Amino acid sequence: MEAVDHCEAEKRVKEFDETKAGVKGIVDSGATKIPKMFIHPPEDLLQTHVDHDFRVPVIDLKDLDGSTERRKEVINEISKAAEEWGFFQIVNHGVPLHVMEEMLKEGAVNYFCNADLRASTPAGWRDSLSCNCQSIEDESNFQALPQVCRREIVEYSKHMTELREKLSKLLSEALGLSSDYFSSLGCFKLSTLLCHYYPVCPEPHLTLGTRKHSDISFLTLLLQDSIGGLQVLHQNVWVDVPPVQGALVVNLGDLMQITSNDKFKSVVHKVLATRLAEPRISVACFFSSEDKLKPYGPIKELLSEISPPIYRDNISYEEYVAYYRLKGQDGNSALSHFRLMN
Ligand SMILES: O=C(O)CCC(=O)C(=O)O
Ligand SMILES: [Fe+2]
Repeated sequence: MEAVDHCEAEKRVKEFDETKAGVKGIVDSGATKIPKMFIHPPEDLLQTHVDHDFRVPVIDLKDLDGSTERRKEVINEISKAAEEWGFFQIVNHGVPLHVMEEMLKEGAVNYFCNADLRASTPAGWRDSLSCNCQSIEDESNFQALPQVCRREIVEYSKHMTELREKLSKLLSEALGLSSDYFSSLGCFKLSTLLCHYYPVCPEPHLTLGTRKHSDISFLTLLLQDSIGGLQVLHQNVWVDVPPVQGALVVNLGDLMQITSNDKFKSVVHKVLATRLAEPRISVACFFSSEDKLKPYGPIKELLSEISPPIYRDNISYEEYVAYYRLKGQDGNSALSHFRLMN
């Protein structure tokens, strides 16, 4: 029976995918009920633990290099936020507001796939588009981008590369390492853009925009519009990550938690299905190692007798991704699989 159901589900997913109209297409057709493949189990939909007192830290990078004291102050704030939250917002980061706004505006046009379309798991109420930033630096690949948003994507990804350099230094220093540490490890070398479009949902209580997960990356920079819906799990309660104009959300991924030997946290987050009258748009930029086979583990300089390694030292991006996918996005972290048995 289950096999028959699975076959049926797979067929539906395939049919939906082949329409190429995405979730937006379902909404545009005037549907008032959402298809079964988008319905999430009740335990993932309960919103009993939302806390409105916690505030995701917002860190101002203004005058970062104005003086040594100022830089220290910012690094302390980053270090605290990375340890306690794994999630924070940054303002005055140097990416011009118009570049961010154009990226969000142009984005609406061309979303076509849904990264979690699979028969076995409910899909998110969203369409997504992904591209590898390195490849678009090359003019010939650049042609592969949808023309309507080509200019915006290229412009935005240039700024992401600049900001990556800044954050790479700050995060190294926040761990007490030399500022070029992460850069020399090549941790942020590869950047992938994932643009999400969350259409308004007729039954938002039955689905999620993005189900709970932690990112695999070393670092994720997220641009969100003013709609809201992103939540992060902090001290076991869901906390809103409110839209702040001009801000970017910084979110540390599983590989950062491994290399920092659990000092910095990769936290679980999710996006509620859009309830308001307007669709939500966000753009995530994931930074990870270009060399998918390079072994990573806890940074030696952070280890001592009282702080022994928590993970093995030969985890490649490829291996991590393979396990993450195999495990499925059940909301539990893939990290525990890579912990050393002490
Ligand atoms: O859309 C968002 O705000 C978050 C998306 C996200 O978590 C992801 O792409 O990993
Ligand atoms: Fe994420």
